Amino acid sequence: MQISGNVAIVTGSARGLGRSFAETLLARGAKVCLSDVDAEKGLETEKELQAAHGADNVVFVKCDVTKDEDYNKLWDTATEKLGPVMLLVNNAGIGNEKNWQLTMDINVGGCIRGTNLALERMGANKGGSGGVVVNVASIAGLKVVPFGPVYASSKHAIVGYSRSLGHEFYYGINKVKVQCLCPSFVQTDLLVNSKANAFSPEVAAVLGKIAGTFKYMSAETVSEGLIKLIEDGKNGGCLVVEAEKEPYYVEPPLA
Ligand SMILES: NC(=O)C1=CN([C@@H]2O[C@H](COP(=O)(O)OP(=O)(O)OC[C@H]3O[C@@H](n4cnc5c(N)ncnc54)[C@H](O)[C@@H]3O)[C@@H](O)[C@H]2O)C=CC1
Ligand SMILES: CCCCCC(=O)CC\C=C/C=C/C=C/[C@@H](O)[C@@H](O)CCCC(=O)O
Repeated sequence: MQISGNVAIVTGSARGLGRSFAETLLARGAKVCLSDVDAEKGLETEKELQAAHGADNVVFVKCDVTKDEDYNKLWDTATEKLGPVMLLVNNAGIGNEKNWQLTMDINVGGCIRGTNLALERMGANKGGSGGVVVNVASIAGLKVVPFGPVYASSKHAIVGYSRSLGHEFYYGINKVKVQCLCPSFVQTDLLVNSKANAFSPEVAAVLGKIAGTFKYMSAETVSEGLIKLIEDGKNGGCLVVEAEKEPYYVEPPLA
């Protein structure tokens, strides 16, 4: 998909990777609807990005991805203020092993709610002109992650969901491409919060110790991966972005 001139929604974009995705899309000529459950931070980010990229190109709408009604309002406002939405980046996510229900509801539920809505609003079979959905999983969706089993399960679910819905069978019906992005480590609040909400003090201690050994990338490196995924346009594509490596697709058999 061409990025320039198109409208994108990025969930969880008040800070962290989501903010970087929004900035990168704006720099490539897209209009971006920011959204987040944290309205205070979201409005601050809106102000900063409007100053950098133009007031007509950025808007913030509060959306808790666990709530269908918020998603509907988000899509309506984005369309009204910026134009027809062609790209949805389901990015909002947490790492909370103690509250596993919330982790699943935000990480997996958020992607499913967002994707369902995108299919409803963009689907060629529903009167739309097609589009792209990118679900932000993680390399944790492809690996064994002893310090975050719930988080890893949520990300494995996103990979399976995105690759299955990204099957040509669905594209033939709705002309919506569904892809997923699997980054490795980036220093964001998610890492701090994951340690605070680890399964037990022992796991938190291990995570605290090994966190110093991870190879971290910048959020911008991950954002370049997002752009590659969108521009390559590989339906069902699952792109891994790791430090010190070129981004690569994983291709487990679909059948
Ligand atoms: N930081 C990392 O190393 C990696 C992060 N990821 C994924 O990237 C995504 C973004 O994570 P980060 O930027 O690192 O985290 P972050 O904690 O910096 O940002 C997450 C954003 O999501 C928002 N959010 C939380 N719950 C929400 C809800 N219910 N509804 C809407 N927004 C909500 C937060 O307010 C925050 O602005 C997540 O899905 C995460 O799992 C994937 C791989 C690596
Ligand atoms: C629970 C903490 C969440 C952290 C946010 C992420 O999604 C980051 C990725 C999480 C887990 C990754 C596991 C990877 C395991 C490996 O087998 C190996 O590839 C690790 C490479 C580490 C490095 O890049 O230095």
